Amino acid sequence: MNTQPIGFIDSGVGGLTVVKEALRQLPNENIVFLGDQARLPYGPRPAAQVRAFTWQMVNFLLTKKIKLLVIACNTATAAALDDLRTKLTIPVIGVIQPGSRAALRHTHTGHIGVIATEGTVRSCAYAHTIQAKDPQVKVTSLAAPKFVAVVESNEAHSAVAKKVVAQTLRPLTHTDIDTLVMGCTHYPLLRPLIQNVMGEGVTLIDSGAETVSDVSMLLDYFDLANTSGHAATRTYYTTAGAALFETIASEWLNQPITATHVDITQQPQDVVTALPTTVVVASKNAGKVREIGAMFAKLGVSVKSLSDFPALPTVEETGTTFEENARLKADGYAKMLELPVLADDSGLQVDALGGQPGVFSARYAGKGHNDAANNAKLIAELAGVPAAKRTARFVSTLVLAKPGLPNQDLVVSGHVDGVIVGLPQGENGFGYDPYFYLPELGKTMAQLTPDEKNGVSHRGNALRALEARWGDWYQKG
Ligand SMILES: O=c1nc[nH]c2c1ncn2[C@H]1C[C@H](O)[C@@H](COP(=O)(O)OP(=O)(O)OP(=O)(O)O)O1
Ligand SMILES: [Mg+2]
Repeated sequence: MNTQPIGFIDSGVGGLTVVKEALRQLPNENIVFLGDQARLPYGPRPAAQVRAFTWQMVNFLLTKKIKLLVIACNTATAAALDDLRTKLTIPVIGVIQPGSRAALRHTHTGHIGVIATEGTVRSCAYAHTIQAKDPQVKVTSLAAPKFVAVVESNEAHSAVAKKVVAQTLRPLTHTDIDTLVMGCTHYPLLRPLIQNVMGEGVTLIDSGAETVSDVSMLLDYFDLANTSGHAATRTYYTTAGAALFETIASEWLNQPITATHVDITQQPQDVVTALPTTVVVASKNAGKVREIGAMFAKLGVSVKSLSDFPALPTVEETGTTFEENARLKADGYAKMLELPVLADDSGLQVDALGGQPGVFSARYAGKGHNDAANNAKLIAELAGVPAAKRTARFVSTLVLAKPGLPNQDLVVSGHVDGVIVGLPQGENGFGYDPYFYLPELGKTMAQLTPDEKNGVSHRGNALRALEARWGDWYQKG
């Protein structure tokens, strides 16, 4: 059971013919509909553009947490269904398969007509789908581009509509077609006119009803149906003005409909890659890994470290700046592991020592990691320096690297100011923490809880900068 809404997309109001069926067949389901009326019609556009626009609609609906997507538009189904199915993790249903199936069920003469937009006709999607199921069946397709404009301008009942329909369908009237697919979701709004021209002997196929039967089956199959018993909500969005949409929708759905205008032009034109669920922190320093891991855990991302990959060779820190060293580590390990890698290069800059130990903080007292020796040297170097002159700062530069994209690293930094005290205080943290005093808190870094340290530290500040930027960065690459 799942109470999230089902998403419906179309270039305009045509998709409402599918929604109408959904309201009938699936009264308990929450529904979100989006019509891209501002960029209508889709029919004459190149397939690549239709696909890009469709992704923008989909990315908008994904923000509404849809559990299943119905492409209630034939042109978009022809151009984007395969791409959407490959890249989305929710079920995606188009209108062409169901419409084709229904047509095959109804034909006796073995000759099916299809009226659709130029894009759908050009794609041959109906002919391919129908003939894949039954190669004996003949398919005659006809583009009826003017129908969309008639419906969208709310002219479906006018004399103009009658004339346009009669003229457009003329080539089909003297054939042995006994079944005509309305291969555009706008066309059922012209159904009486189409039926009148084609005569009673021709069965009109509205793929909406058939599509919603498929939706119903999938909801059961994936256990996604809404059985909560709460009144279902229906939300309608249009990329154009709401007024005309509301007029057409209210009449077609036989109930007062309110719609909301939305701008989707800033939405991504392709799948939005999910953020990674695991990041490797390229560090051998357990203290750093712990701090970074705690912040990432809050984002739902788990952290591995170099201790999970014991056989890896060590990347040497041969740079002269934090950034250079962090890049060396991130790029080096990302290349070896072929995973997203985050490296931190950090250190202590003491003003009275001209910024030392700086990038040499880890090896201040000589090669190898030895916090006690480093601290002893620091205190010896500062002997005799008065308290007021013992100002210092911790600096952390973080570099996030994606394998295969060496020159696109995300780089952020953070710092925190403090004072070096002569006597160590506190048991938490690592490295120089017991000597790094924060005047505003009246404590050394080692006297803070892990959360408190992340709240004020150089690394915490850098991680917050990273958090703000990494979503966009990750999706660009
Ligand atoms: O929050 C901190 N609290 C206390 N000391 C700190 C901190 N952050 C950096 N530091 C000092 C100690 C460390 O030894 C050196 C970083 O050197 P740095 O090369 O970036 O790290 P590292 O060699 O310990 O581990 P790795 O390179 O494997 O990430 O600066
Ligand atoms: Mg190091």
